[in-house]
Amino acid sequence: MALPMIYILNQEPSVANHFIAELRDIHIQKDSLRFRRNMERIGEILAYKISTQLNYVPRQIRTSLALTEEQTLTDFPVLATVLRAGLPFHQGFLNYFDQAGSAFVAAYRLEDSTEINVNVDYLVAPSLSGKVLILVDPMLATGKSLVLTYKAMLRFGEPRQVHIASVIASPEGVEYVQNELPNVNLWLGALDEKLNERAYIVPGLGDAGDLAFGNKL
Ligand SMILES: O=P(O)(O)OC[C@H]1O[C@H](OP(=O)(O)OP(=O)(O)O)[C@H](O)[C@@H]1O
Ligand SMILES: O=c1cc[nH]c(=O)[nH]1
Ligand SMILES: [Mg+2]
Repeated sequence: MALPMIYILNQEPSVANHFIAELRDIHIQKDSLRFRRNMERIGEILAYKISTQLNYVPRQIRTSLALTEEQTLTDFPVLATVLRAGLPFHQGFLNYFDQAGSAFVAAYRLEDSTEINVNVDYLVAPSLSGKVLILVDPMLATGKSLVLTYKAMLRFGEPRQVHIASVIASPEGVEYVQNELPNVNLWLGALDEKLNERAYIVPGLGDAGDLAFGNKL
């Protein structure tokens, strides 16, 4: 697969579509434990898909019967997550990339009548120099949270390869990210129809942070 690229999970039939359907369903969404677990499951599946693009080295393994060789991942990526909604999705990535370093960003959307602005308040990360960086955020709406997060993270070094993973994206957000970050690979659960006037994704699933962790005051 040539990089940079865009991959959309629900364009092929798999059990992942069942998980995405449950994430969207207003009745099943009431079960926040199931909502978080489905976010995590999509994280696990996209982590597996991204893992097909990473580098492996052969390693000799001794079983109880013989020596054998397997291709093993030595170059663990750095996983960067946008709080809060990103947490269960991040956990899914961490389940597969278990030795990855993690970065956390507190970014939230400030809504007013005309536009969405994003505040990036808190940022902690390991060195990104020469690393594969996977930015994970379940909702790619306007794309501003992810683009500002990426730009803010560059103070920790220049990654050699960057992937963005989202569960649901809007066409407007994808276009914005591709214009601002042309070398970034996109891995999506679903690419939806549009943004509404409040910059929510339609059909989308609603407010991912609230569904995972409860309504804000
Ligand atoms: O593409 P954008 O228009 O920037 O919107 C996407 C952002 O919105 C959500 O977070 P939100 O601001 O709702 O915070 P939360 O996780 O605390 O709910 C989501 O997790 C993204 O970070
Ligand atoms: O549709 C959207 C847009 C931003 N954040 C969400 O949680 N949902
Ligand atoms: Mg939210």
